[in-house]
Amino acid sequence: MTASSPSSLRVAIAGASGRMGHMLIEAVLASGDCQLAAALDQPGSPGLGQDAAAFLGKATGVLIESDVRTALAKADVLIDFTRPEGTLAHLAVAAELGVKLVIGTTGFSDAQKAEIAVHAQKTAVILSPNMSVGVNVTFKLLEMAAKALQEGGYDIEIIEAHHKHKVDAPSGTALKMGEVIAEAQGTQLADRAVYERFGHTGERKPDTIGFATVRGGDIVGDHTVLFAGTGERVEISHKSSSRAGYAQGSLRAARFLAGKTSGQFDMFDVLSLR
Ligand SMILES: NC(=O)C1=CN([C@@H]2O[C@H](COP(=O)(O)OP(=O)(O)OC[C@H]3O[C@@H](n4cnc5c(N)ncnc54)[C@H](OP(=O)(O)O)[C@@H]3O)[C@@H](O)[C@H]2O)C=CC1
Ligand SMILES: O=C(O)C1=N[C@H](C(=O)O)C[C@H](O)C1
Repeated sequence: MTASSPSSLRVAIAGASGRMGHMLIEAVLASGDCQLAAALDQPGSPGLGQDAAAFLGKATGVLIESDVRTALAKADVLIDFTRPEGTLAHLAVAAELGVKLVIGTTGFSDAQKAEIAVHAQKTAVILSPNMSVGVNVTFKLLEMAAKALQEGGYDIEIIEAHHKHKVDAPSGTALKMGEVIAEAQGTQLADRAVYERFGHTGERKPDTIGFATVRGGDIVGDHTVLFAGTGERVEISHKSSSRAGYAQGSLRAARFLAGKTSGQFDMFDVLSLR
């Protein structure tokens, strides 16, 4: 929906020319209850000045712009799938203007996550490394498996695969899986994570959580958690074959935020999975 109606949610999209930016613009236009209010790309981006839906062969009248303040003044909520430094710059302005933020960006440091929490005291924020319903249900399955398999010497390995353009590793989803498992077992991921193995590593240390990263081609996003015991293995997998689920989840998150003024939430809140 592009024309305003009194009840439609005014959604701005950051990273409008990106892989997720395109999916999100398409989803907003098809939604029926949201309107595309603004589209942002960073200064110097080749898409600036073009219609935000030009990639669909459509004209919405919403041109891609780089001025964050002007764009956010037109919106109720910003959906941001960019890079950590971009998201934080957008969030600082959003918090000032009272615009809500759905953050899909991954790769934040602990210090950057703390910055998000501070801004969430002024505006409502959803931060989730994976907006798909299936992945969030997988987090719950992992919580149960991690508790049930805590005794008995099950070694835990998290394997993820993504397209060749992805810039952060392990994926935000894989890290969240590690956190969910560690917390379900009453521990901290930082004390158990092994991110690299090379050369004479020695035997696997018990209680560690290993990560393996694959990058190639156009893989949208695969995650498998392996609980390797003696005489048996349990594997819990999720595979995305399209980015549409991330976009639909983001719109659900944006609708959830419409009723909030401040605070930090995640997809467990949106999907009532807590
Ligand atoms: N939570 C979830 O469900 C999902 C999360 N993601 C995450 O979303 C992010 C984006 O993924 P994807 O769409 O594939 O990436 P792309 O590289 O395709 O798109 C990124 C977009 O952000 C823009 N951008 C880059 N740096 C900045 C900056 N500093 N300030 C403002 N804009 C910037 C890019 O502009 P330019 O082209 O000019 O560089 C581009 O438009 C990643 O962190 C990814 O891990 C992805 C899918 C699902
Ligand atoms: O960069 C991607 O593509 C994805 N990133 C997210 C992550 O890092 O977990 C979510 C999804 O796996 C796709």
